[in-house]
Amino acid sequence: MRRTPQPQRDYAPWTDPAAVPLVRFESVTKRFGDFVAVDELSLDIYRREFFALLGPSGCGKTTLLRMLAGFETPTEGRVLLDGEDVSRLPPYRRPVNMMFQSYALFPHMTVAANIAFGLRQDGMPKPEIKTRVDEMLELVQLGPFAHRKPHQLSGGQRQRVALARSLAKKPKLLLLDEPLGALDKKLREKTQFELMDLQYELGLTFVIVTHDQEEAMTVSDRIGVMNQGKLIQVAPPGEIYEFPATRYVADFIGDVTLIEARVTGTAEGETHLSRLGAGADDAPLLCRPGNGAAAAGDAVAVAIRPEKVRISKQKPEDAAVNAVSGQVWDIGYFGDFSIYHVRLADGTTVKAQEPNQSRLAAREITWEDTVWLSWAPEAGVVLTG
Ligand SMILES: Nc1ncnc2c1ncn2[C@@H]1O[C@H](COP(=O)(O)OP(=O)(O)OP(=O)(O)O)[C@@H](O)[C@H]1O
Repeated sequence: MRRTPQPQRDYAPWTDPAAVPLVRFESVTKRFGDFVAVDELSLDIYRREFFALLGPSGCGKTTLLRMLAGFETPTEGRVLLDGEDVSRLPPYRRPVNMMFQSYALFPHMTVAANIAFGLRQDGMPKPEIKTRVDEMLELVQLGPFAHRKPHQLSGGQRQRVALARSLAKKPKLLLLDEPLGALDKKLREKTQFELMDLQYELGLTFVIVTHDQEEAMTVSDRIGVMNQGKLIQVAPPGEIYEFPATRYVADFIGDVTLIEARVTGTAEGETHLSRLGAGADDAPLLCRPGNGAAAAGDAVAVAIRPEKVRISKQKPEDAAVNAVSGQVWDIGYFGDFSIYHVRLADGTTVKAQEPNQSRLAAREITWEDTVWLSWAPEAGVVLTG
């Protein structure tokens, strides 16, 4: 679907204190009886942003989206759209469209009729509907399929019809609830890129709900990680991955090892730590940049991504890296890389990811080997929460 090269995205209105958000959740709480589905949540989303709400099942993502669309009313707090309080406006009075998890198309209608449906309901004149439908068909590259019925399409094509239908009214804001849930992995990846291109080309604001962290990382400008009705961290994907705010975020996004440790001192952006359960001979750990909130004596976790950990038979000579030794407990072979699970003496399992640059037969490290794991002080993040 891509037609023009997409420039490097350097769009970051959330860093500009003067930027006016398109969407503002102001201390929004939603209760269902005694159950708190969304808990005093505040969040700003900006025009032309692709925002992903990510979290485990039941954390309140869909409820938040439904409050934005107008299908639910906040119990407390306000939802603002373009500065206007829309908390109590019905869905049809909002410049918002929502594409649902089950993007049910009308089975008896053709692709074109499905796309035209909302426009007809709005009373748009026929010639204008035709022009708009053609434009949408072209956008999702389904022109030749205009007269087919949904059952004559593949899953991915149906998905694109649903997208075209949600886009037809050119909503300021499109909300997508697990839009790619029904697709297989390959098609899902392809459609992710198509979604990004569409959003970018049309200059729209997308808010997507997903529990697939890879999807959120791929498509979005910023991710909001939710747990139990609260937003735990809101940041661009790279920042969430490299600088998770809490153990929960570190563990939820990507693969990670959390090493329990105690802070022994902090100085000039460096945090010195001793690993809990470390033997008398174990070297102290060092993390950089330091976490400002950690003070000497604090119990913390050091989060390390497996791809930042090197594995070797010999102790690394470089004294500037952190090094621990253990025994290979498990090896996961993924073709292009392998993940080694290495058990330290105290039972902690540390994961190391190594690219498979040589063939299997040449692989040097195997089960039960005693190995050294090492990582740079920059690779670990000290987490207090
Ligand atoms: N109408 C309702 N009445 C009672 N409880 C509800 C209602 N809607 C949602 N809930 C509850 O609120 C919580 C949050 O639901 P929500 O659908 O927002 O979660 P989610 O994060 O979108 O989950 P999933 O990824 O499974 O869709 C859940 O525990 C759910 O059971």
